[in-house]
Amino acid sequence: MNEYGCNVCNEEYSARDPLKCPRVLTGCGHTICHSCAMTIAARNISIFCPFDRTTTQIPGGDIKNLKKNFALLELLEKIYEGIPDSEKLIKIDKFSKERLLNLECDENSEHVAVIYCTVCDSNFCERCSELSHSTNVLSKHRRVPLTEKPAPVIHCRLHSSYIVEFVCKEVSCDNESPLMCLMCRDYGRHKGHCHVLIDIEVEDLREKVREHLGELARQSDVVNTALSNINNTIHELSPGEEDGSLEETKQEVRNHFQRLRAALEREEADAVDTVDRYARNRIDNLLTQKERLEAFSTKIGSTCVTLQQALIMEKAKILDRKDDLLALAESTAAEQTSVPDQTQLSTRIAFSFSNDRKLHIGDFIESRVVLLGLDGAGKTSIVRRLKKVRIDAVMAPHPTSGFNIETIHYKNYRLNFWDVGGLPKLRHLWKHYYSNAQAIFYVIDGHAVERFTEAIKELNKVMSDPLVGTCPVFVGINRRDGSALNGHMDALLSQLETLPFQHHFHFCDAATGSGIDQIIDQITICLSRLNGTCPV
Ligand SMILES: Nc1nc2c(ncn2[C@@H]2O[C@H](COP(=O)(O)OP(=O)(O)OP(=O)(O)O)[C@@H](O)[C@H]2O)c(=O)[nH]1
Ligand SMILES: [Mg+2]
Repeated sequence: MNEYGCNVCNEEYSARDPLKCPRVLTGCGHTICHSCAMTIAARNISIFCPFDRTTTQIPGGDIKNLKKNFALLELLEKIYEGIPDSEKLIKIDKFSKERLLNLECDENSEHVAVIYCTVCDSNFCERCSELSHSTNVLSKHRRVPLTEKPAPVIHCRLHSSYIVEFVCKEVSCDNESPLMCLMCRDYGRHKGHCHVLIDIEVEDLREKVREHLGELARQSDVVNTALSNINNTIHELSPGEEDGSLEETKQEVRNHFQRLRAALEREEADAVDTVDRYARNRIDNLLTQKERLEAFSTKIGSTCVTLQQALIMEKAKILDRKDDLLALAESTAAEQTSVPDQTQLSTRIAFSFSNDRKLHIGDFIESRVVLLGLDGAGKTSIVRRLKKVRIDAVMAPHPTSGFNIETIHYKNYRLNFWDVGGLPKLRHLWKHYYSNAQAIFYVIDGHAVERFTEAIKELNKVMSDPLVGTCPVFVGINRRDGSALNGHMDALLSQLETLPFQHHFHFCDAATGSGIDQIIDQITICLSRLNGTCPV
């Protein structure tokens, strides 16, 4: 085994020959030469150590990135310094050309052959050449560098005592082999054929092969660069690579959420602070009110005491103080006191959030809901039901001639219901009502089977109007009071489904009130989602 050689190919390490540079397998610490590392690397990604099978990742997919064994290189350098100048060239370059041939040693196929034995007719690496020719007799074999191996002589197959010297170039020649000797040329099957010297032909061919090799080497460079780039990209995108682009991106994403969380925490603190300030203001107001009421209470108390004392005064005295007493009683009674009502003392703090996640405390959120639908569909009846007015099913129809507004409070919403008349002559006015609406509540009379088509047509007109925009549309099928018209209802529902706009439909009954609260609930939920507010 070579003292300073690679334990795989047995060739000496070199600080000057890049292929013999000692590379450290960082997974286990063993050292092998650069060219062996290239040979045994698995797809340029990793190397299994030939001594202990430990895996070493190839950084960036390039063997050049494997650490050099600098201790060994320094040692080699010192040895090299100690070699006489005359031997240095030999030491460095002795068989570099032969190595380029990359032929196997006939003794050990893992070694690269550099020497040819003219007697054994075999190729050897330096070490195997020495070992196999160590006896007295064999050491006399003539051995030459592989590049000086004598070219083999080819004998003509037809005239075995003649050697092949020419190659036939006759286009129409149909002989089995283009190789010809003197006999073939002058007397044989190639007689009169155009021909060239075999060496010229071979050199021509070699030149072409060299050109191809050059082209392939350029292609190989391109492919290797591409492979190296792919490996770098894979490396960057692989999980766990601290400096990889995947980790960088993940970190940026984490930072983004970190910032969001920090912003959210600040907003939360602001919102909680707003609630605190609101409560403090209310307490301050109540304290002022309390102070005023306490002063008034004291005044009432002292007036009462004075008046009670007057009751037991002697007649002359009470008459004497008549004016004072009455004036005191009247002035105390006349004092204006505002006593807080129940809503002012409510401890419930209504709040909502706007789109920018800001907290708003106090007032109800005002929203306009426009009720539309054919005349007699039950709009006014629904609004009356919302206002908790009893609906008499046999009440004579009373068409709305313009519109009515009714307000109800639901959760943190003040909903203004615009009940618009549905008579045909009024329908062209609908757009003036829904243009500023936050929601549209379209009522269909569930019993008016003969008017379903008309109702859907009007609904379609409303929903196609650009003024409606993103305003949510709720369809209430009214009069679901038990006498269901199932067949017709299915037809109505399928007509509703064919509408090319998004809407929400529900069943309700103005006479019994069923389903109406649910629709109002859905409207406020939908408004909250659109406003970015939260129903309390
Ligand atoms: N049985 C029953 N009758 C209802 C119901 N809803 C409405 N009605 C009756 O239907 C008739 C018309 O109802 P309205 O509420 O006035 O209809 P409208 O949609 O306001 O009609 P216009 O104002 O003309 O657009 C009235 O006689 C109501 O009593 C219901 O759910 N059940
Ligand atoms: Mg009406």
